[in-house]
Amino acid sequence: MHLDASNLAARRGEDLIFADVSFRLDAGEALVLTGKNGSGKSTLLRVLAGLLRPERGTVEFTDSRGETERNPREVSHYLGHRNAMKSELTVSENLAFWQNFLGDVLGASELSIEDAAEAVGLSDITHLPFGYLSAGQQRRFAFAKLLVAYRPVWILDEPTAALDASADRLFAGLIDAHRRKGGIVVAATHQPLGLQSARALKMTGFAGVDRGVWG
Ligand SMILES: Nc1ncnc2c1ncn2[C@@H]1O[C@H](COP(=O)(O)OP(=O)(O)OP(=O)(O)O)[C@@H](O)[C@H]1O
Repeated sequence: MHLDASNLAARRGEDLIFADVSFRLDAGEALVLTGKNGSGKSTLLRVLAGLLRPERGTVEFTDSRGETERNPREVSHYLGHRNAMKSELTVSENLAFWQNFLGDVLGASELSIEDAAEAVGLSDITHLPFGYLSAGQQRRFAFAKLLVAYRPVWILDEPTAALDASADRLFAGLIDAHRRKGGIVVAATHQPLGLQSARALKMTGFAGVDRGVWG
């Protein structure tokens, strides 16, 4: 799998948030987006995930057979600021929903709900309603969603917000394991994720935008 971002520009409301962002990620690579609040990290992630149309430029996912027209929803997981879980459903019910909804598009291996819960260190509380859990426990289960349906590209917005140090290390280990199997990761963060040999892209917000982009 390859991810090619080419000359991307994006706008929110009336404002151009960034322009001329290009990068290519090959299997196993990670890109960490840094930059101050409002600099456009979440906006870029939403463009990559196909949730926001770029003002200019293209995002292309190319699979191992060289097929370039892969839909972002088929090849990527997007973990946003919100956890996208129903408070009144149990953890198991939430994860079962996502497993069915996302489906096994690529025919690749995925974890059972029990194994995914164990992978995030919380195998004994999957029977509880999601809304009962602490903020850190909820974030861990939001991450478990990435494990119950296989997607080669993980797009992560502040994945370690609300996490303790042990969960930070756990997430870094899961991300590294995903990369070792050929996965690609793009993550926005304010704190070091501890990823091995990750590339970095510093978002600069308005300050970095060339007015000429409107041309
Ligand atoms: N729906 C919207 N309409 C108008 N402006 C928006 C909208 N969403 C975001 N913005 C603006 O776009 C800019 C970039 O926001 P974005 O969320 O991408 O930044 P960020 O780098 O992820 O910030 P943070 O570190 O605070 O999460 C901000 O100035 C924000 O106010």
